[in-house]
Amino acid sequence: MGLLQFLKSQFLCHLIMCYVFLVSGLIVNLIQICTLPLWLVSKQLARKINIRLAYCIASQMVAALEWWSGTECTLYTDPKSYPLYGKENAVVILNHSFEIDFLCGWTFCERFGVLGSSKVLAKKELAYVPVIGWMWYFLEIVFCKRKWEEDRTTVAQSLQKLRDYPENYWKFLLYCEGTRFTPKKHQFSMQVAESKGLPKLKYHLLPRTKGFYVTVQNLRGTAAAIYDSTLNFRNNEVPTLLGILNGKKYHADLYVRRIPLESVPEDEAECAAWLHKLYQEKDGFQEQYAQTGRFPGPIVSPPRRPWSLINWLFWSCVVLYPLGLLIAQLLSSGAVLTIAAAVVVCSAVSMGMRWMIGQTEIDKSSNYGIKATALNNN
Ligand SMILES: CC/C=C\C/C=C\C/C=C\C/C=C\C/C=C\C/C=C\CCC(=O)SCCNC(=O)CCNC(=O)[C@H](O)C(C)(C)COP(=O)(O)OP(=O)(O)OC[C@H]1O[C@@H](n2cnc3c(N)ncnc32)[C@H](O)[C@@H]1OP(=O)(O)O
Ligand SMILES: CCCCCCCC/C=C\CCCCCCCC(=O)OC[C@@H](O)COP(=O)(O)O
Repeated sequence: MGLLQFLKSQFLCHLIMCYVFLVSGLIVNLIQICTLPLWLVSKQLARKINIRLAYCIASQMVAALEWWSGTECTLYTDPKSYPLYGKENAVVILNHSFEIDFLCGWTFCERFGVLGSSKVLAKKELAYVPVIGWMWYFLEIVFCKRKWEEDRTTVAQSLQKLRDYPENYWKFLLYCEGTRFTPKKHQFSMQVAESKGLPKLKYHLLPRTKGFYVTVQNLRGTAAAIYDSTLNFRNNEVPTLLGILNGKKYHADLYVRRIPLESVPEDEAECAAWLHKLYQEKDGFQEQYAQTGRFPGPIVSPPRRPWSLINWLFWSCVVLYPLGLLIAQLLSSGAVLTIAAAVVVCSAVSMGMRWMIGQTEIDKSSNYGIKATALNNN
């Protein structure tokens, strides 16, 4: 192990990174609150400012992936579609099997210059996660309770609000599986597939079709295409956020197919059947990946950009300098009680950060999709 790799695995380094992320994130959250009056005066300006502010937070995690862990992200796609990425609005469909799949999605958004404005249909619980969840509130992220009776109106309303979004280069991410893949959830969802007479999937959960239908209906005329994206990692790697913090390098492969939105049927039942067929195709791509170690089509990879690293260094300087002064002052004062209080605060912060990282861990995943009611729905 080299010196750099040794440093990357040290808890103190992780603590410093988490401190920079948390404190800069809270500063950004505070500035976002200050933009509230601006929404009344100029909604579009407030949105543009919030896109830049969101970039300050999200790109730190992207920098950790790209520059700290050195993870490589390879894109398999049609070279004719490639020039359109980042230049049009799109609904992205992604498999939900990895703890850092959202981060790989962000990395591609960063490389196509749409990180700050990217959107997702997220479970409501994430809205309460400090920094990221609070930032999403100002980005008009669409939240769902995964209770259709409530979501059918709220999700449609939130999507309608996005129709006049000023930066027309955003991507709307939809994890149609609705929850992360686990063997148990897979078993349940394949029972549902069987009861509906649908072919079984090997690598995906059965997609939920209602959110997709509502999204497509509400974004017709605004989003130009569906980006059907299938993600996997080389050598059966199981990537984690803690692995990234430890400087572990992964290799992500993403296969993206651009499908014009007009080709998605308008009728709800036909739209649902279209999505089920799409997931059967996605399953085929994963099978090919398992057999050959690659997705179909040529590789057209966008390079990483320096901005995420520059942003990270900027915020590190802003928040580490006062911390350095504070520590020096504390130590020179020799006040045992104050030092003890500082240690308690540090421990609380590191426990809080561990809880936030826990949100990404699959073994802490929700019970959605394995409840007894799942089958009773049919
Ligand atoms: C070039 C570059 C390209 C790409 C770059 C890639 C990506 C980057 C893009 C953007 C990045 C942006 C941001 C990313 C950042 C962070 C993201 C982080 C995380 C957030 C993710 C989440 O929170 S995922 C969870 C929330 N999302 C969803 O759930 C979406 C999918 N769900 C739905 O659509 C649902 O329909 C719903 C939520 C709208 C409503 O759910 P509900 O459960 O109430 O109703 P359903 O209709 O779905 O359920 C009943 C029907 O389902 C059947 N059923 C029952 N049990 C099961 C089961 N176990 N499995 C499957 N199906 C089941 C049941 O029979 C009912 O069937 P019907 O026939 O009646 O429909
Ligand atoms: C710069 C270094 C920064 C290091 C510290 C980073 C700390 C970041 C902490 C938290 C980030 C929270 C991001 C939350 C995104 C989680 C996305 C996710 O995967 O949600 C799961 C959801 O889809 C389905 O949930 P279930 O499977 O049903 O349960």
